[in-house]
Amino acid sequence: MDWTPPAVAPRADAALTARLRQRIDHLTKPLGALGQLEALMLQAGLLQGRVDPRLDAPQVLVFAADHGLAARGVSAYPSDVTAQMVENFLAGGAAISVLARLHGLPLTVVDAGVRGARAVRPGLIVRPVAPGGTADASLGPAMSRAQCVQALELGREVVGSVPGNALVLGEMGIGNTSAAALLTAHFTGAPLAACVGRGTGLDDAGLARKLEVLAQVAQRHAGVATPLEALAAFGGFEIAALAGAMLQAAHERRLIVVDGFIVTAALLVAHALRPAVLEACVFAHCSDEAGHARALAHLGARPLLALDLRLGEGSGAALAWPLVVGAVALLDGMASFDSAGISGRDASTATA
Ligand SMILES: Cc1cc2ncn([C@H]3O[C@H](COP(=O)(O)O)[C@@H](O)[C@H]3O)c2cc1C
Ligand SMILES: O=C(O)c1cccnc1
Repeated sequence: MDWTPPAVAPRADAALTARLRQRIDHLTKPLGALGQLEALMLQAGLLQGRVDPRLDAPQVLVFAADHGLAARGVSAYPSDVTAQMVENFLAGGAAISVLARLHGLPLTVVDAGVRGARAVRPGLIVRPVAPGGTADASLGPAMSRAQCVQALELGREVVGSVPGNALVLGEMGIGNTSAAALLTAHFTGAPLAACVGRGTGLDDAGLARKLEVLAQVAQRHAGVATPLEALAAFGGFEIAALAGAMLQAAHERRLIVVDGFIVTAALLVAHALRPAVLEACVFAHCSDEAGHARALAHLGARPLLALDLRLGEGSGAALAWPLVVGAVALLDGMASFDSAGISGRDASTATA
């Protein structure tokens, strides 16, 4: 498939790493006492190429699309809910709407292929790759090669159209835990059964049916070879757009706050194309959806939170956002031992 991802070069800057480490270690706290937030400070500094990273105009982007596979009864809710939730996002009543408002983050919803027509409004980008969503992946590829490239490019363009240097990414699309499960099994090599979960809340019989359908889909597309072939086979448009968005964001060295299972599935695709995309990614949480832990382990990711969330929309990423803000603010605002006149480690008791 012809698509060249934007360049995302790994940046190993030993001098900057040493300067950041020095700065973090001299803040007025016991060595290492801010735990994972110290790793976040280091990551933000390396990403931005400076010892005093800043968060400028952070944005929430929610990519939405429908899935043909939903017709096979793989979700507890009907596809209509995707369009209804897009309206709810815009009306301010969804979980992500509340959290974005709480944190003062502008929310942009991207219709990448939600069923039904909708008017462009503030906060809504309408660029459906196909107006009815993806095709049923149990009958053939969810999308054509051209559609796959179009969705990837859509994600890149959306990122290019919003300001700032940090993105909180989310998704909406009934049936998309199925696409995410298929992608996770494909990219991690984990058994499909370990990647398939209850999504919006299937009961035991529903879960068994979902696994049966997804096993057929995986079987049908067993020959897919490249990352983009897998993406096109399993879908969806919002996942492909998210992969494009993450690659563009990493290319521009913007910080990406990764939400749950579905956003991480999109990252598996982006990572397969440009492994250094991970340098831009902060992992918000480990979702309750089976398969997310597998995807995180494959990426070597250590998420900030574990709240048994299974919502999506970017809600987990928005909940973790204050931790990112906190880490950057602490790096910027805390005094150093020297500036505050506080005694450093006692050389007689320090061990390492
Ligand atoms: C009211 C409602 C709001 C949601 N917000 C996110 N999702 C989440 O559920 C869907 C994935 O689960 P499945 O694969 O089982 O369909 C996605 O749209 C996801 O974002 C929602 C689902 C519902 C029903
Ligand atoms: O973790 C997620 O992103 C998720 C889990 C269940 C349903 N929707 C989203």
